[in-house]
Amino acid sequence: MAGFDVLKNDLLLRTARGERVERPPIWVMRQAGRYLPEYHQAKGNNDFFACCRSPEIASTLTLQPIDRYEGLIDAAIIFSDILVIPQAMGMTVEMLDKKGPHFPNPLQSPTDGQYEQLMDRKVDVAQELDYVYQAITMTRHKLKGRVPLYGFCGAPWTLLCYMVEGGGSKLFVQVKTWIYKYPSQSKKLLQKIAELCVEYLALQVKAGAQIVQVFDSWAAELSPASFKEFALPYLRHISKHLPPRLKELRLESVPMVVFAKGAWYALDDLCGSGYQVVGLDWLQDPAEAVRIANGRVVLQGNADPGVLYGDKEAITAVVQDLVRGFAGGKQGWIANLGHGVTPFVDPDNLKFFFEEIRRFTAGENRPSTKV
Ligand SMILES: Cc1c2[nH]c(c1CCC(=O)O)Cc1[nH]c(c(CCC(=O)O)c1C)Cc1[nH]c(c(CCC(=O)O)c1C)Cc1[nH]c(c(C)c1CCC(=O)O)C2
Repeated sequence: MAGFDVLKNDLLLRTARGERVERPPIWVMRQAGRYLPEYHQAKGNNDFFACCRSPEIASTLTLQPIDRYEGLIDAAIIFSDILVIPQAMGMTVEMLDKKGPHFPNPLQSPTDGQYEQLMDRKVDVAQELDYVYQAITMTRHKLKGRVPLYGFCGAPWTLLCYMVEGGGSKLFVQVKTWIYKYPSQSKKLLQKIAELCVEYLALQVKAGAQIVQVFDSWAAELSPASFKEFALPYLRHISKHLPPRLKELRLESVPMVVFAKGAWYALDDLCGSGYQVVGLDWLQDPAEAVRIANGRVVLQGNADPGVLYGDKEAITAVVQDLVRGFAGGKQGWIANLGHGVTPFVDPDNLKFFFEEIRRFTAGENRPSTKV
């Protein structure tokens, strides 16, 4: 990509490609966010989605953890949200203080006009989400090659959940009604979302994203059989169609990461789903995951984010366990939490987490398995 500084720390990209590396790279999901005092300062009174839409603010927020933990983390992730796709599809999404995302008009039933309208509408992902690409390009310039930049999107199943539930949910009454009462209409919509995800990720790469992650945050709501029917095919659609789309755009391929939270039951399938990296949440035992993956993919994860509420002894113990579980870092491993950093975490505890990963993976603990 013309005009960007040469990447000085390519450890994470080499790891994601399955190469031998000197130590496992580290970053954490939601590393830019509410636990950081500088996040609140830069966000000010701006609405959450207004921050996403401002390339200046979004790039500033993206860089905050990189500056704060300079030299300790090996990747940035663009500040945005998975719900920008439903917005691009014409749905209104608000971020309510302390409550999370809210759709004032969620999809009701495939038998009403709203579904037809949504399915018929042609979505111009290039135009609708131009602000994300601008934020990515600006962030790449500001990063000056310090670390690579992740782009991301929500997975079709998780986005469907939000679009019909209208926000977070406990019982998932609406989305379960959709998939079990109207499976074919649900699948048509999932397919449409998957196609938008491909184009959206391709344009993020064009703008400067160097690795991409697909978040299937509600995978735990599905049974193994329903995951195979309503989530996996659409995750596969993305991993199958993104590389040729990049080729068409004359862009180099980038590593793809899938993070299906709670889908420990589907790890074997995920390892064969066309992604080079599989993210793990903390319900998964690392050693067991390494055994199942059997060198097919690089693994990313998976400390319980809750340990950051604990003291240093607790963090050290979790890191030691983690490093041991991932065979001392000898397998392809990207160190991370098992989900995003949560509010009220002391930023110094996260720093200590990073330092401990470094300490226990220094020296001869080198990932040595070629994937
Ligand atoms: C499910 C999901 C969403 N958004 C996202 C997911 C997938 C990851 C996951 O499973 O957590 C993805 C996301 N959201 C955000 C990022 C930024 C990049 C990063 O990881 O640092 C990423 C990668 C910023 C954010 N997205 C959100 C915030 C907090 C906004 C604020 O109150 O200031 C941030 C920094 C808001 C958000 N956005 C979403 C929810 C449920 C919430 C409310 C919960 C919460 O506040 O933690 C939807």
